[in-house]
Amino acid sequence: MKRILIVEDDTTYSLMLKTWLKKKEFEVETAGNIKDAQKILNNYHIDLILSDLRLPDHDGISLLEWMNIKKNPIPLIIMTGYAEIQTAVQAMKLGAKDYVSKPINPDELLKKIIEALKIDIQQPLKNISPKENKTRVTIHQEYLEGESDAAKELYHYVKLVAPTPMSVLINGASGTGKEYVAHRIHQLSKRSDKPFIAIDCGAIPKELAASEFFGHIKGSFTGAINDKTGAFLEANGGTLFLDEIGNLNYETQIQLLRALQERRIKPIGSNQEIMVDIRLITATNENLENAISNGTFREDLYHRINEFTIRMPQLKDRKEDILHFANFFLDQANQELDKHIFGFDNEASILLLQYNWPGNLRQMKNIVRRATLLANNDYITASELKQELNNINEVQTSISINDFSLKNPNTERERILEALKQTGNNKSRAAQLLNIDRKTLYNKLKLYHIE
Ligand SMILES: Nc1ncnc2c1ncn2[C@@H]1O[C@H](COP(=O)(O)OP(=O)(O)OP(=O)(O)O)[C@@H](O)[C@H]1O
Repeated sequence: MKRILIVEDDTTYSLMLKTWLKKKEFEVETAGNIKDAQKILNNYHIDLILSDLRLPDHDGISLLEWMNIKKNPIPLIIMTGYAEIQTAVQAMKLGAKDYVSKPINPDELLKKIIEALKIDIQQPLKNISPKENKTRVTIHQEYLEGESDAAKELYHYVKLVAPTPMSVLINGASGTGKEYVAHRIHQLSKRSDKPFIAIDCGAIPKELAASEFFGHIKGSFTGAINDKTGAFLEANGGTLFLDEIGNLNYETQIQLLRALQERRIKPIGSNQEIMVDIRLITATNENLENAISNGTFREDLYHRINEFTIRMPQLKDRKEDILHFANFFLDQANQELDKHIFGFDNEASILLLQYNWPGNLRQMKNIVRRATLLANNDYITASELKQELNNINEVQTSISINDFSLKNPNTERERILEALKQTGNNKSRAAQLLNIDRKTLYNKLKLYHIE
């Protein structure tokens, strides 16, 4: 069992955190000041420290310095008020593993704890040097689900259908993550240890489609200079993902339907039929029912591929996920570009939340990547984003960015409602946007009778 030391002078808060961590099966020690923390560190084996920044005798940074001198580099996560983030950044330069801003979001904290402990197991932090430890935790997490209602519904369906043999049709606008979801279904299926083969039907020339799917024998047509294994055989035992299925020509649709019904294929130029066992997932951003009415898509194939439909939400309809995805893509860009940007400042966060993302996740990933490259300081600011969001008119500026904080009592209620709307009712983030702490926000919600 891992043992965590909480260094926090607010005893109620410390107790609350302790109870919560114990429920998560950690052993917990607590100290109300740096002196007591040092005593505990001298007497116990501690795996991780969660420390407040401001403490009665010294600050969390002095604990880091003390540990560095003692060459006892235990991972330390700073807990800090939003206004103190710059100091938290300084703490990270001195070797803090990460920081969380108060009010603490339990899911975020747990994730950071797990990451900090995992990193420590893999590579003990010996000879810690401030420079090496400058970035925040950058474990490469490939996949983010999100927390919005739309995301919850999406992954509810994904988890429901994944273990079944059903064919799934994923329907959604460009860049919403259809291929990612297809891959996720494969990962969660009984075929996860078998291949996942993705084919973009929109990119295959009409005359080569059959060969792409079923393969060919050398010399079977001009240009067939070698034997080719088709996608069906490559995916045998696993999952075949056909993207942009609506782009297949009619003839290939017939061949595809036959292969799916008979579960066998014949490579071009071969007489031999081969049994195949694939799970089919398809995706489209078209309305295939319209294509059926227009006579460009076969209805029988449609029913065969559409045993279960998943509809991808647009990014603008996943407000609570926007900042999560932005930070996720920032982590990826930091790794790729060897930058050390910590996050988005307040104005930039508001811009991200207000933009309507016509190109969905793909667009956000590209924009965050470029903004990461442009950023000169610790945070991406609105100015870097504005350079990238060239169709900035799409930002619905119902409230101008500078007006967000609660300066004017006459408009406070309106601002709070807007902040809650922008953050999908996430109170911690709304409080951050309004530049107040969560407790103050709760008081104001009561005051203005906001449910
Ligand atoms: N859940 C996710 N977690 C992390 N990154 C994601 C996720 N979903 C999508 N992405 C990122 O967004 C980009 C677009 O995703 P994807 O290619 O799956 O979209 P798509 O809907 O298939 O797009 P298109 O219709 O244009 O083919 C990917 O490059 C991927 O990096």
